This record gives sequence, structure tokens and C-alpha cells, in this order.
Amino acid sequence: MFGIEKLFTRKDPIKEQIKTHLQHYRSAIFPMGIDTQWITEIVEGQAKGTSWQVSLTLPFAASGQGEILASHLSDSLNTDIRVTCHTAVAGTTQFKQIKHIVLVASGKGGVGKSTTAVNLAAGLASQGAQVGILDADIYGPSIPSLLGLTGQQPEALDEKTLKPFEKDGIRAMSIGFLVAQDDATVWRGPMASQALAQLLNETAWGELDYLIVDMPPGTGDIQLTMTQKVPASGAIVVTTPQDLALADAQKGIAMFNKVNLPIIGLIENMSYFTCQHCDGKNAIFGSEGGAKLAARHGVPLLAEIPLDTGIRENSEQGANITAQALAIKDHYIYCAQLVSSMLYLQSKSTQGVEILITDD
Ligand SMILES: Nc1ncnc2c1ncn2[C@@H]1O[C@H](COP(=O)(O)OP(=O)(O)OP(=O)(O)O)[C@@H](O)[C@H]1O
Repeated sequence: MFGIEKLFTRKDPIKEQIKTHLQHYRSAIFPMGIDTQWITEIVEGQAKGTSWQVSLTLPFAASGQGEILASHLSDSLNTDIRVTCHTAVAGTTQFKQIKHIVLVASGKGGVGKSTTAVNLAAGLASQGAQVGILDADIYGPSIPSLLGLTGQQPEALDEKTLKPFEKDGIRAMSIGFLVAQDDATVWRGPMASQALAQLLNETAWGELDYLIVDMPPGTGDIQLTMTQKVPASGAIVVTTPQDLALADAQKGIAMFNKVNLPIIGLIENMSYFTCQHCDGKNAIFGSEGGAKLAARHGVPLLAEIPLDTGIRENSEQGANITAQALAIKDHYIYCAQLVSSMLYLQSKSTQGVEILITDD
């Protein structure tokens, strides 16, 4: 009658508003909003000029979204709110101690598949995920060089286990250590997939949220057999905007559809070039090819990455692009957040099963 119960159940109105705004927030990274379970703390801000401090623990790698969420909340509630995001990738391990294996493939060579795979791995690591990269490109293993590890040999932990390299928090192993590159031209599918299985099984990966596999370019017997061998969560197809590359990327999509592997999306690389003099965008290799291909096959277009000197230079130096003061890194970081969010949503709708693969 006096509303006395309200005294005991009364909730802090601003905290409730923050929760509601977060729940209703929508973006490509948060298509279902922010679950209240991800909110670890809402406290009055200690930092000067900050009214409220919100801490989130996200089940996917998107810690860099804190600033965007903070400005959304601050604008909506007309007060200064800071948001800090931590990453604790959800999901059961699908293979050994690895939660997600992601194949990065391309229909044809030279489209920037390995560069994209390494930078995507770096993007995921920059967002707080534990990441590994497996170079399965028998035709031209380039991950050691892209990570600045050229000339190094893996260390054996025992007779059957190799220690992965570690660079900038990314664990790495390459099929190039197992086979002489010149031999690759005469390889058949079973040989390649056996080598891949061996590397997967015999590398001491430890706990990983994501293992990125840089696949050999193409859509032949070797790529198909390798795909069937790996217990992957999904595949990403990298293409450039030229018609020929798009036609081959289409074959890549068809290959993954054939073996029922979910396609996480398409990445269009070398999409355009920004003129350093006039800032104009030049679609050197054609425009919107990737977007149209993605739409035709009902797969997301994850990124349109420009042709950029910074990308090439960092690759050549084996440097981690996400650690550089370059705007270009945002493409990879955003793409990593998107991939991670999509895998989270996908894993929510599938039951985790332990998968074992054999060497034969
Ligand atoms: N967006 C980009 N901007 C500038 N240079 C790029 C970009 N993407 C890739 N490159 C450069 O293009 C070349 C080929 O890239 P990369 O080796 O990643 O291709 P790939 O598709 O993996 O090739 P392969 O099929 O031979 O394995 C490299 O010199 C790389 O630095």
C-alpha cells in the first residue's frame, strides 16, 4: 500500500538503462544485442570525466568494440560512460584443445590468401583470443616468412610432438617443415591430407580459441581431400575483384558446399586503391564483384580490403600489422571480430562433439 516493497527491490535506474540499451544495441558484430550475462560490472566511474564504468566479458573476440559501445551509451544516456571488454571465447573444444578451426582458401593463387590468413590471425589475437596458424599451403608455404620466422626449424618436444613457433602471441606451424617444396607438384590428395593431419595431431598447440589453416590455392582433389580431413568450423574464401578470380572463388564456394562445410564468408582483397594525392578510390580490378558473388551464394562479404603499400611492406618484414599505427589494420580487426561473432552464433546452434582424426 505504501509501496514499501519497492524500497527493497528498487534498482539503480541508470544501471537498468545501461543494461536495456546494451540489450537493444544492434550491429553486425552484435546482431542479437548484448546479453546481460556478459555484463560483469557497472560501477560509478573512477576516471576523471567518467560517470559510469561498464565491464563486459564477451564470448567472442571483439574487445575493441568497447569504444563504440561507450559512445553509443554515452550519447543515448547523455552521460560519460566507459566500456571495457574482455574476451573469453565460449564453446567446447572441437579437436584436441582447439575450439574452432577455420580454413582460409582461395580459388586461385596470388590473391593474397596467406597475407589475409596471417592478418586475420593477428586480428583475432589483438582482440584477446588465443590463436594458432597452420600453414597447409604445400605449393608455397609462406607463413614462416610472413611471421618473420624464416630459417627457423621447429623444436621436437618428444619423438611424436613438435613445439609450435610463437610470434606476437600467435602459435604457428608449417607444412613446409615436413616436405620439400619441390615435391609438392607431384603430390596427390591423400598424401597432402595425411601431412596435414600429422601436423594437426603432432603439434603441441595447447589451448586455442582459433586455429587458422592457410589452405593451398585451388579447388582440386588435394584441397577437397584436405578439407574432408580437418574438423573445421567453417571456411573463408579469399578473392580479388577480377572476373577470373571470382569465377575460381565460386568454385571454392561450391567445393565447401559439396562437403557441407559452412562458409563463414568471402573476403575481397585488393578491392580498391586509395590515391595518396587526392584520396580518391580507384577500383583497379573492378568493383562490387565480391559483393555480387557473396549475394548470389547467400554468404556474407566479410571485408573489402584495399590494395595498400602498408600491407605489402608489413608482410615482407614479417611484422604484425595490428601492432602498427596504420589505419589499414582496422579492416583486419573488424573482420576478425565479425568472424569470431559469427562462429559464436553458429556454435550456439550446434552441439559440440569431440572429433578425432587419424593419419590414414
Ligand atoms: N591488400 C594487399 N595490398 C598490397 N599487397 C598485398 C595485399 N594482399 C596481398 N598482397 C601482396 O600480394 C602478394 C601475394 O600475396 P600472398 O602470398 O598472400 O598470396 P596468396 O594468395 O597466398 O598466394 P599463393 O597462392 O601463392 O599462396 C604478396 O607480395 C603480398 O604482400
